[in-house]
Amino acid sequence: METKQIATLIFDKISSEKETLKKKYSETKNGIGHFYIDNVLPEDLAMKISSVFPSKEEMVLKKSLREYKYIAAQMDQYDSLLEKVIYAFQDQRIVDLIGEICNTKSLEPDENLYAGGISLMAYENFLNPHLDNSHDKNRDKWRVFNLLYYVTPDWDDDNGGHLELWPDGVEGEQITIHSRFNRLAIMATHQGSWHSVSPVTYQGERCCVSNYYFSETPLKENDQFHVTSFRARPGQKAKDFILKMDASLRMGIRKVFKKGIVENPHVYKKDKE
Ligand SMILES: O=C(O)CCC(=O)C(=O)O
Ligand SMILES: [Fe+2]
Repeated sequence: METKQIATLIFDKISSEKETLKKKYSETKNGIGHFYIDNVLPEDLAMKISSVFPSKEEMVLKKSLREYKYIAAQMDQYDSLLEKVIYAFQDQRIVDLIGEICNTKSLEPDENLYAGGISLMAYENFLNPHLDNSHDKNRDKWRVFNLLYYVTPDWDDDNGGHLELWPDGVEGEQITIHSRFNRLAIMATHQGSWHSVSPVTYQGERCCVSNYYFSETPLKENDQFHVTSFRARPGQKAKDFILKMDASLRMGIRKVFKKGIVENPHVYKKDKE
């Protein structure tokens, strides 16, 4: 199946729930606007996507106090179905539809997969509460939406590895979006969109296809440039102290060197010379 056909399936599914999703987004948008759609693709196609996911050994390990997970963006190294699915979510019809649901104009997908692509989280992997980098690779557009499509069959609610939103910060109440099979979660990203993935407590692999949408304008009036900033989970005081220092140091560097001092390797390089 080709990218366009996959996109048509996704588009039709989201369209069929448009009115409900608009309502969900507007009810949540004062905190972290979000909604999710189940059974996004026909089950056999979603199963196929899961079956062609690379093993964690073929992906890039990210392991620090901030996170412990596997990612990949260099999509020509993997089964071509994965690349097609990623880019299906970038189809203009879908981008416009999400814009309509969220009442946000001029959304743009990210062809370079800056921080997008695929991810895999295995036993004991985690992603601590964080704010995503506010901008794109060249720091000229604002990151405004995350699209996270989960494809592990039978991923049980008891397995951990769920998306968590913290609209009142990590000291506040948390909203859990379970990363169930064939579910697409969409969340707004802005100055207050703290989110995390709970530790995986099961000997299995939680697989996700991710896309980020950008815009010329930020979602919230008071949004300011920020680097990806991490916190610890509630109760982990020492770790929290280190992560706060880490974010402010990196933010300090970015005030002097606009694009950072090392290039973020997490992009899809299409012209390999
Ligand atoms: O995997 C997820 O559900 C969230 C991923 C995420 O927040 C990120 O990669 O920045
Ligand atoms: Fe994130």
